[in-house]
Amino acid sequence: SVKLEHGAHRLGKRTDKPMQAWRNYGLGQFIHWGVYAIPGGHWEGQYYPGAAEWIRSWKGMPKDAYDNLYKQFNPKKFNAKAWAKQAGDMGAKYVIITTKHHDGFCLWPSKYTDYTVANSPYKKDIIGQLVEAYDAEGIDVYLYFSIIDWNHPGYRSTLKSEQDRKEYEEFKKFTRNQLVELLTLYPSTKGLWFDGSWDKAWTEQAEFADALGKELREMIPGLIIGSRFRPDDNGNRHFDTNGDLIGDYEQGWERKMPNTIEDTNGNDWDCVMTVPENQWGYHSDWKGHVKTTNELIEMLVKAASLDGNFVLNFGPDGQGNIRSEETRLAAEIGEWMKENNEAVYGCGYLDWEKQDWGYYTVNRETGKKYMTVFNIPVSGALRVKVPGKTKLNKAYLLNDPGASLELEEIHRNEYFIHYKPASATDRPFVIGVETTDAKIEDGHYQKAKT
Ligand SMILES: Cc1ccc([C@@H]2N[C@@H](C)[C@@H](O)[C@H]2O)cc1
Repeated sequence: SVKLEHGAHRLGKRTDKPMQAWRNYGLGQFIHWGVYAIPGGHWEGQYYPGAAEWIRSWKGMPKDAYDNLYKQFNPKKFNAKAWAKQAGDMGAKYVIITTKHHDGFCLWPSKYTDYTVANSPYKKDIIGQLVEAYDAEGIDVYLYFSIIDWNHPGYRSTLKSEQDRKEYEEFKKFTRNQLVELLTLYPSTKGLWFDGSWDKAWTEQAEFADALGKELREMIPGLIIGSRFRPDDNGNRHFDTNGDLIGDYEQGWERKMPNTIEDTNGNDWDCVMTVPENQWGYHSDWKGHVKTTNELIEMLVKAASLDGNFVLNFGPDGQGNIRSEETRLAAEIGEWMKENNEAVYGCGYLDWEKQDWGYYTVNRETGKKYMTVFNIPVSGALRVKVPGKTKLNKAYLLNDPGASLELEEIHRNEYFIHYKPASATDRPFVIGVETTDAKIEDGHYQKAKT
């Protein structure tokens, strides 16, 4: 490997308490909210086909018209406690909130720019209200921060001239000041979720970004920062020149998921996911496929089965309402989580051969194993292949632990669990399984001599 000053500073998974808590979240909520929620994907009767929070970049949206929208920002329906309660009822254990998206509008009263909620008709600190409400709900708060800031005069995507470099130095100071300001104002923050760090200008700032990361981590012990924040000596983000993860977990799974444990490179990771195909901010007219409750529950369980967290995005509208589609999803996911969260919270990858009926998860503390079934085989026979000397002793419905399901040993290490729901079920269900591991090497269990 090559010598790097600003590559990965730590190899392997963090094992400290804050990171163990992060690893065990299972389900998170993303909130994308800002002045882009006012146009909601339309301008002067034109439909913007892109992601609503990117409407400023659209040729159909005059820049000065967008940049004056904040003068209308007055979300009278905003109720931080209601949002936090809804997220708690859904079963979210953490929330990632946009403090500032690429447009540069700050949902907190930053003293480093006038382009903030303090100078809107709404005036009040939105981030402060959300941090307080989610903390009170017992949901850990993470702050999304976009390095890209189209509003700041010193922002550049590339550095082409000495003037660019001079102005970018101001931008770097501004960026550092805002991040220190956020952690000072909201010290209960557990981590920062960076975005908009792909610009070449930023990926040339290895030394600055490394120092900034160290400064921020010193402000809040245990602070969690993913792989999207800083470049290494050669401009590589996520993985440094030696292929080592830069940051505490991999942030490469945006609107997509790994399919195997190998895809995760053995790293912690989160998947951030939109309800429509590609809308983070509020778009009043969702087109195309809108994910169903069952699709989202499958993604959630699949993430846990591969040692990741699943973060579902909500895009409140310009008045501060959570739209009806998201409210319904939150309620239905919450209903399922109330009954089945034991198979998700604190659970991760079990190295049993994946089967078509769904996903295995195992609780990291208790070792309890779960099968979440999404595809009931017409045979009603759920195949289970166990490794090594493992013996399957019992299978039971999570919501009926007293009644054992019928087990058939097909041959060594392979079983059928014979089960078909009596009535048609329209939701996945969880089967708990109990095993004994007759492992010769650990000496506790000796295979009977025959
Ligand atoms: C090409 C592209 C740029 C930025 C994004 C931002 N990352 C997501 C988490 C949203 O914030 C989206 O605006 C998505 C795609």
